[in-house]
Amino acid sequence: MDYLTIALPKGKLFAKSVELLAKVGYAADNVVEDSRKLVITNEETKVKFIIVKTVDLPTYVEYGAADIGIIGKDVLNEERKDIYELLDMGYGGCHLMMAVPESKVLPEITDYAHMRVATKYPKCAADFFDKLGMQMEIIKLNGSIELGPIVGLSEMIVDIVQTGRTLRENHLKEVASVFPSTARLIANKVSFKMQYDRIRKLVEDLKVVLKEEKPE
Ligand SMILES: Nc1ncnc2c1ncn2[C@@H]1O[C@H](COP(=O)(O)OP(=O)(O)OP(=O)(O)O)[C@@H](O)[C@H]1O
Ligand SMILES: O=P(O)(O)OC[C@H]1O[C@H](OP(=O)(O)OP(=O)(O)O)[C@H](O)[C@@H]1O
Repeated sequence: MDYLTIALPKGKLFAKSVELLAKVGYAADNVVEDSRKLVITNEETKVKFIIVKTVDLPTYVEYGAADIGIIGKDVLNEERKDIYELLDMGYGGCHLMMAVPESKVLPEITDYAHMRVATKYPKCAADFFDKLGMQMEIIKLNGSIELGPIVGLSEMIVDIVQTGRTLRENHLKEVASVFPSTARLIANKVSFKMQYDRIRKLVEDLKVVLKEEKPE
C-alpha cells in the first residue's frame, strides 16, 4: 500500500483535526504541533503527517506534496488552489466580516467607498467590494489586523470574527458579513484518483464520527 500523506495546519484547527483523525484509525499520537520533526510516519497505518503553516497548506496539497489536508474555508477562498474540497468538517467555525471603529459607523456600506481596508484576505476583500461596486485601497497585513484602524493605518478591516471579543476589546463594530467558514477536508486531484478507495473510506468514516459528535 502507498503512503497517504496528510497535511495538518499549525494553529487553531490542529488539535481537533488530530483528535478526529485518531477516531477514524489515523492515530497520530506522536504528532505534536510544535514538534521540530516535520514529517511523522506511522508505518502501521501507512500514513505520513506533515505539519505546515496554515496559509501554505493548500499549496502542499495542490502540488501533491500532501495527498489530503484539513484547512479553513477562509484560507481556501483566499488561496484559490486547484484542489478538491471533500468534506465540511463543521468545526473551526468563524466568519469573515468587515468592521469599522464603533464611532465611525456610517448609514450604508457604500458610504465607505474609497477608504483603506486592512486585511489578511486581500482577494476575498477585493471581491467583496467589487461586487458592491466599491473601489477601495486594500492593505495586506499578516496579523493583528484590528490594530489597523486604531493606529490610523486604515479606516476599516476585513477579518475573521468568532466570539467577537477581539472586536469589542478594540472598539470595532461589524458592519457586513463576507462569508462563513469552517474546517474542510481537501485532496490533491491526482491523489484522489490514485488512492480513491482509501480517501473515500476516510471521508465516510469522518462523516460518521462527525455525526456522532453532533447529532441532528
Ligand atoms: N478566532 C477564531 N476562532 C475559531 N476559528 C478561527 C479563529 N480565527 C481563525 N479561525 C479559523 O482557524 C483557522 C486557523 O486559524 P489560525 O489563527 O490558527 O491560523 P493563522 O491565522 O494562519 O495563524 P497565525 O496567526 O499563526 O498566522 C483559520 O483559517 C480560520 O478558518
Ligand atoms: O472573535 P474572536 O473570538 O475574538 O476571534 C477573532 C480573532 O481571531 C483571529 O486572530 P488570531 O488569533 O488568528 O490572531 P492574528 O491577529 O494574528 O491573525 C482573528 O484574526 C481575530 O483577530
